[in-house]
Amino acid sequence: MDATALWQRYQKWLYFHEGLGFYLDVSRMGFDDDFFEKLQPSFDQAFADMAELEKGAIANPDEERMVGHYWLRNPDLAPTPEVTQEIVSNIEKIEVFAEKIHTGAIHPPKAPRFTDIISIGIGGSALGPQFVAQALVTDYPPLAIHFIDNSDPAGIDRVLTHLRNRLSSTLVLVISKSGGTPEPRNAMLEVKKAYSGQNLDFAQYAIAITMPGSKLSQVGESEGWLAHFPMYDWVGGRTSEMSAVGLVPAALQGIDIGQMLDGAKEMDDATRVPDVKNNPAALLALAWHYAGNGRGEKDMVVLPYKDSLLLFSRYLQQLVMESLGKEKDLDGNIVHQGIAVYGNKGSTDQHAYVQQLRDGVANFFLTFIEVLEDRKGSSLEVEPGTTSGDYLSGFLQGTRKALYENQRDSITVTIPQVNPRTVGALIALYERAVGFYASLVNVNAYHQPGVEAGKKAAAAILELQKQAMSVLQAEENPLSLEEIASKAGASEDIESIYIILRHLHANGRGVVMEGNFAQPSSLKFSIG
Ligand SMILES: O=P(O)(O)OC[C@H]1O[C@H](O)[C@H](O)[C@@H](O)[C@@H]1O
Repeated sequence: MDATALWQRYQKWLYFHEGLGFYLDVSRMGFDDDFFEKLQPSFDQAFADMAELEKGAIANPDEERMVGHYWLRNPDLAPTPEVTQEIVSNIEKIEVFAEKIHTGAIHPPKAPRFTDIISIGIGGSALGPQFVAQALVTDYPPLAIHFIDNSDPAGIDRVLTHLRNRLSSTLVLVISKSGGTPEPRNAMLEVKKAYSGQNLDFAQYAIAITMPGSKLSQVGESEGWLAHFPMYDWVGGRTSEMSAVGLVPAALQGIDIGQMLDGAKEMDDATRVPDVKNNPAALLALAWHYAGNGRGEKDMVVLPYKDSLLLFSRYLQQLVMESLGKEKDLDGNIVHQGIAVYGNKGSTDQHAYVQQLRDGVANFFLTFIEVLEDRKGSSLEVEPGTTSGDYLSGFLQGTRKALYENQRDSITVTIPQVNPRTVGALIALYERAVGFYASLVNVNAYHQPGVEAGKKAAAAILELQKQAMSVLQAEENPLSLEEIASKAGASEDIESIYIILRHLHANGRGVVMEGNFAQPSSLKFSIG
């Protein structure tokens, strides 16, 4: 396409939202009008599905759940007045609580103010809060946040060591929708021990964010924790940033949650328009469908040219891949759907893997995220008439152009600045785009059956560890792996038993391992 035709195409497809100052450019995705026409009936269905979902239909059929994240920023949409009221009063409760923490009206037993937050949670109970903290926290927030999002003892130690002199003024958020996920449970117990180690009463620092009645909620209630904020059954973990999961940590850090909700609501309004060309989420879904033939054949590389948006691709990884990565479609056919997402930031990544994107295997499409405002205040001219921000902007355009010349497609999302409204809008945009795309390819975007398999297998391994240890404890003499497996009645699990015992040995857990380490079958194990 020559320059004039490309400029025409750019203008034909450019979407602009005045209220948000938001632009979307899909002109560098190679679809034509025929493709657009062909998908129109599927989009009509997607718009209809979305309207039903917003009205409270059971949009997650396997789990028999409503899907209500859109109500969080527009409570009047909720299907009953009770739900509307619950959403409104919980937002108020969060704002009042954050205010009391900031003023010191609620303070730790031995200090006038809380200074820090440890936020414990994983998946949807961590990625949104991490992204939002990185994007929006100011230089001197009222409370500094630290995340524990794993069951990694060394990772937990790192956070606790860093905070050892401020633990007495550190709030602990324990976030888990289900309240039964092992990683946050383990981290909570480890953190609790650190508090006891300093003679601090953990309950006076701990806040539970979970579904009422969950295991976590029961622990919090019985121990009399400082506060509880409910998570709703009808909000999925990966779309929970605008529920207490995201709003509590954001409000505590002094981030304007009202603005975040407003930005999301405004984007929701824009993405409710049943007209693909005038609906930015539908345009994204169209572009994704084109890029990967509706089969996820191309990966989505997300490159925000702004450091504060670094974690957006990681946030989107869960939103997109857990929602779309499905074995079966809604009719039960095996489809193995999904779209892989990765990326960090530009221009940094231009000095890492963009070489492959330009010249190597063409198995991706790019999403550039451009932020118009370089910084607050004026900029140094690093060369006459040129600032660092001009360079960043030039790098984005240059990469977009160089990729296009090599038939690598890209989308460009442009926002005026990174602020609570635009971040709320970005989250809402992608939530809706994922919902539309799921309708186009006929998958349930709101369940995650595959995750269960790994969880069950892990539970079985921990059970096997107990069996193997009781076999060893009952024996005087060293045993081979074969003997341990057979005595445990688990001969088929010999490899797992080996890995379990090697791990226990490496951690000084009382397991002696002797023999040729390069030949597991030669090893003898005993309790030392
Ligand atoms: O918030 P939780 O219930 O602890 O769940 C945390 C995460 O766990 C699971 O693995 C799910 O697949 C995720 O969707 C969820 O966000």
